[in-house]
Amino acid sequence: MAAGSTLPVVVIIPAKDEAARIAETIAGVRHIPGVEVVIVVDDGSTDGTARIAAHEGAEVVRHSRNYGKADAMMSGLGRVTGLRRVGRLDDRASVLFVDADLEASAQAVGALVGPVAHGEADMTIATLPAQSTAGGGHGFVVGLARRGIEELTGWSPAQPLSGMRCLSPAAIEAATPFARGWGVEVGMTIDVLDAGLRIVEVPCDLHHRVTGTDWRSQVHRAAQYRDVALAIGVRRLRRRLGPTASGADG
Ligand SMILES: O=c1ccn([C@@H]2O[C@H](COP(=O)(O)OP(=O)(O)O[C@H]3O[C@H](CO)[C@@H](O)[C@H](O)[C@H]3O)[C@@H](O)[C@H]2O)c(=O)[nH]1
Ligand SMILES: O=C(O)[C@H](O)COP(=O)(O)O
Repeated sequence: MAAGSTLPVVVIIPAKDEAARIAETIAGVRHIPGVEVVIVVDDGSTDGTARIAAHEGAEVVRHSRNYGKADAMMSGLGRVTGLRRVGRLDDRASVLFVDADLEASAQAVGALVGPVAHGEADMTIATLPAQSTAGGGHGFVVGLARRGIEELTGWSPAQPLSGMRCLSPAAIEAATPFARGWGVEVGMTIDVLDAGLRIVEVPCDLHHRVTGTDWRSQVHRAAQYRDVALAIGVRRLRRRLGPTASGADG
């Protein structure tokens, strides 16, 4: 936590087959001041992700099969509610979502906490520097996401898909339930702004596994495109139908 602040932070790490990286990522976030609990949601991994996370002292939530990133994040929030109920977590704790593949650089997400803890923002989003390995994207998903957010809120984020985010309890309430799968970041950005809350992008020196050019990467991008388009489409529809449609899924 930033100097002078005493508010606690709970970290949620959604993880699918991250055995090679999860230990270093957990160690990285433990360096962040204020972090009281680290929750790893093993989203149906077929490797040793859950075992390693437990060994590193994380609270581990396991999905018996793969449900996708957004559901892993929702399961993490379920555990947050449970920890609050048994008095292991302060009601005012901020929630810090961190991808599992950041390894030691995960420590740098600590920069997201200060503005939320000090009430300068309700949600902060990490922006990443250029990565050492070039990605294989053409900006289709990023462009779709940015244009959709701008159309519905007037705000144009630099990195609309970045998943490293710190949310106040008010922002969590505004952002849930999350849009499905890879639409989660775009959905929460629109929903948090719709609630009249403030979002700030914060540069963080993070390094992750970039999506490449092989067929698997292209299938991944197609799924991202589909989920982002759905999150935007549902919110566009809600806008047209008015507040009665606010319970629509997605
Ligand atoms: O079914 C899945 C797939 C992935 N993950 C985890 O989700 C995180 C992000 O997945 P990753 O494979 O690294 O996706 P990227 O395409 O690199 O993700 C970028 O784009 C996503 C949105 O499309 C954001 O959620 C990410 O934060 C952003 O780094 C990682 O911790 C994964 O282990 C799950 O929990 N369940
Ligand atoms: O590689 C990426 O950055 C993501 O998969 C998004 O792909 P894009 O570059 O086609 O938007």
